Amino acid sequence: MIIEVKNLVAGYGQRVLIRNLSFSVPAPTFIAIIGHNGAGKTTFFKAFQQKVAYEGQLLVQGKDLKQLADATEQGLLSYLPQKNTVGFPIKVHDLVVMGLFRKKRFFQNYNAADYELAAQTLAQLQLSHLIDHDFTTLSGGEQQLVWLAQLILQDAAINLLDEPTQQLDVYYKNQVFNLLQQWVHQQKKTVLCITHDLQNLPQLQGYLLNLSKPAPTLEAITPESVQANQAFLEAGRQPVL
Ligand SMILES: Nc1ncnc2c1ncn2[C@@H]1O[C@H](COP(=O)(O)OP(=O)(O)OP(=O)(O)O)[C@@H](O)[C@H]1O
Repeated sequence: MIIEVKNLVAGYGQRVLIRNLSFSVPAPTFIAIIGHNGAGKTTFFKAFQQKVAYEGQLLVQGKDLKQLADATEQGLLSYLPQKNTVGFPIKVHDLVVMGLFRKKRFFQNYNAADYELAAQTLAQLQLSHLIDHDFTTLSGGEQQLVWLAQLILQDAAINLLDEPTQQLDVYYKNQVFNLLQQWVHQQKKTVLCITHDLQNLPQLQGYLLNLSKPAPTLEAITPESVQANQAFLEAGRQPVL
């Protein structure tokens, strides 16, 4: 199994956001994690990173994450946060190449082959024109795409993406969802993607996990299931306890 979520309960103090969630992912796939603001989507990702206390079990490739201190270093997990900032000037290619950190020892420099890989990934995202730019001067959407390029270079088996298309224009939203699909099918990656962009989902293959539902389960993505979940979310949210 790539991922097993067993009776997961997570939240903050008295406030339980995830109640008894269980599902298994046997093969590489794309999972869109949807739900109202505050439903617990990011909290679910925090559990994978051991950043929130939880009951139950989270296993990746058969290993219990509570017993695995270095899932990122082992290339099992990568995480793209909703907001990620850099407080100093840095060239785009210098930031992207850092995605290869697992291949490097401390203070070992990145070489020409590493920079070539970074350039190829930026080209894949149609960002070659920004390669020498100072990252801090880019637009929000451009920055989001650069972080995605860095994450692609990490080459992890399971990738947790928190609203990767949030700031993107309609063209790039499509491009990124298509790229994530290719990544699953060609590179055998598993992608868990928090998103509010339900309009982009019907053409994708994979699953939906609607954390606003009382008992969320994996639902195959079809135009009908996306529409039903959209209607569910539009109908309003349960009162917060
Ligand atoms: N450290 C914390 N302590 C207490 N409450 C928290 C903490 N972090 C988040 N919360 C609360 O938990 C709820 C769920 O937060 P979470 O970030 O998981 O929501 P989300 O589904 O990702 O929402 P969005 O779609 O707005 O990003 C929110 O109401 C939030 O205020």
